[in-house]
Amino acid sequence: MAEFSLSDLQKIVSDRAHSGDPDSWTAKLFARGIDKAAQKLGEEAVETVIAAVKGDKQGLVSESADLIYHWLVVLSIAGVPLDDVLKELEGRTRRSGIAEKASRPKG
Ligand SMILES: N=c1c2ncn([C@@H]3O[C@H](COP(=O)(O)OP(=O)(O)OP(=O)(O)O)[C@@H](O)[C@H]3O)c2ncn1[C@@H]1O[C@H](COP(=O)(O)O)[C@@H](O)[C@H]1O
Repeated sequence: MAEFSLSDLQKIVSDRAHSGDPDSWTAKLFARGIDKAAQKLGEEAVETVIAAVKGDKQGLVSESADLIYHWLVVLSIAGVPLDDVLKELEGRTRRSGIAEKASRPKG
């Protein structure tokens, strides 16, 4: 299991966004705004789909990483906390009862 979470990456995105570092891609995306960041997110989504349908597992790993990073940038520029998305997913899981079923002892 990787010792790196979406929250870790989200913190890095927040820090780098306003770093003023001319080499920071994150800072560049923030400076260019939501349209450019959303465009990049769309491109990475398409590249992820292409890797998936080609059966390119290593490409799928790499494109998924690009996709998730750009998704977090878009959330951050839009002012939507990652936690809101996680809570939405948590709520859906609760409503479906899947979490309870998975934790119930079998037999
Ligand atoms: N995970 C990523 C990440 N994934 C992809 N990218 C960048 O996303 C960019 C997109 O690449 P593309 O080839 O699609 O785009 P491009 O041709 O460079 O740009 P355009 O011509 O489309 O404008 C590249 O510059 C990648 O380096 C990322 N940049 C940063 N991170 C994370 O953010 C952290 C901070 O990065 P900086 O902000 O650059 O310091 C890093 O340590 C990483 O953890």
